[in-house]
Parts: sequence; C-alpha cells; structure tokens
Amino acid sequence: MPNFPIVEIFQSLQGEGYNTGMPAIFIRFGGCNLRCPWCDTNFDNFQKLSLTAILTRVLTYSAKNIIITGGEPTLQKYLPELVTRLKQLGYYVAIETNGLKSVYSEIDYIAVSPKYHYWRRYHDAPLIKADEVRIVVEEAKDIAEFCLAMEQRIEAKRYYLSPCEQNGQMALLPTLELLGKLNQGRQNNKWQLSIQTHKLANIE
Ligand SMILES: Nc1nc2[nH]cc(C(=O)O)c2c(=O)[nH]1
Ligand code: SF4
Ligand SMILES: [Mg+2]
Repeated sequence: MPNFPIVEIFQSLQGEGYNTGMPAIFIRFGGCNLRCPWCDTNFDNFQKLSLTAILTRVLTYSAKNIIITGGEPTLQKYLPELVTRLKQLGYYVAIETNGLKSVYSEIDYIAVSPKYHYWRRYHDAPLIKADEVRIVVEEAKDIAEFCLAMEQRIEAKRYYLSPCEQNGQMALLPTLELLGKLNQGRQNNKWQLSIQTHKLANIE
C-alpha cells in the first residue's frame, strides 16, 4: 500500500452545503485534475502519509464524521482501502469531489462541485448520482445553462449555488440573481443557497 499525499488533517465544522454545522474530521488530499482560477487550496503542498499514520491522526479527534476533500480525492487509487478502514472504525464518511471521476460506492455522502470553467470535461464524466450538487457561481453569460445541464446530468437530493470567494470578498448578488433565474417558473425552490460559512466565521 503506497503512501497518500496529505495536505492537512484537522477537525472543524462542515462550513457549507446541507451538512453545515456537522462536526467533522477533514482529510485533505493533495493533487487535482483541474486548476480553477479561484481555487482556495494549495493542493501541491502535501506530505506522504501511510494509511496507519492517517488513521492514528484521525483517532486523536472527537468527531464521528469524516470529510474527504482536496484537491481532488477521487484521484487516489487506494481511497477505497482508506474508506473501508474508516467505516470499520465506525465513521460516517463524506466526500467533496469535482465529479470528473467516479466515487467509491461505500462512501456515505457525496457532495459534487462541477466547475463551469471546465464544462466540456463533464460531457463524459461518470458521476451521475450524488447527495448534493454545489456549483460555484462564476461570472459567465451561460452559467445558468451549465447549472441546468448539471441538474439533468447528476441526479441529486439537493442543488446549491455557492458565491465565489476571492480575496475575502463573496459575490452574493450574482448568486442570488442566478438562483432567481434557475428557480423561475418552478413552484419548488429546487436551487438553494450555500455559503462558505467557515470563511465568514474565520474557522478552518
Ligand atoms: N469548515 C470547512 N468546511 C468545508 N467544507 C468543504 C471544505 C473544503 O475545503 O472542501 C471545507 C473547509 O475547508 N472547511
Ligand atoms: S477542483 Fe477544487 S481543488 Fe481542484 S482546482 Fe478546482 S477548486 Fe481547486
Ligand atoms: Mg476549503
């Protein structure tokens, strides 16, 4: 079993999406198959840790939930082995992914964040079922079309828009306007707001 590239492991509260406020141990993997212009993670800066070292570290925290994130965690060939061990230890395991690769089926909660900037890469992406879809609102004429295409492509329980954050500023108005556009003519509010509350609250 080779080592895993790990940027950081920490306990915090899920800051965004349906599980906002859930205590969780975050395992952040290095590496990504995208390079989003507004990415907030230095995923090229990682240490190599063994499966045992990761589990030992995880066991020092109190939370019962794990959030596997990155970077892009689905790039890890041996992710199923890690997830299996975490589940044997009784953890609820969630993942944050960009949705370009399939997700190990034993993972309990899938949050997928498809990126408008790389729309064409999603035409043949394998991920078609998730718990939540969360799209970062980029300034683009046809972002509504992208959101509707992802709604068609990925069957999820919930659909969110998240304002893009750059240099401490969140673009809220374009997000609200896009929510209005996507929910226009529907009687349910299918598209909802997700804020990166951890950034506003200054927690990890
Ligand atoms: N509090 C907190 N919640 C998060 N949810 C997703 C995160 C991520 O970086 O993937 C994240 C993060 O970095 N911090
Ligand atoms: S997919 Fe996520 S981790 Fe990768 S570059 Fe985009 S924002 Fe950063
Ligand atoms: Mg983050």
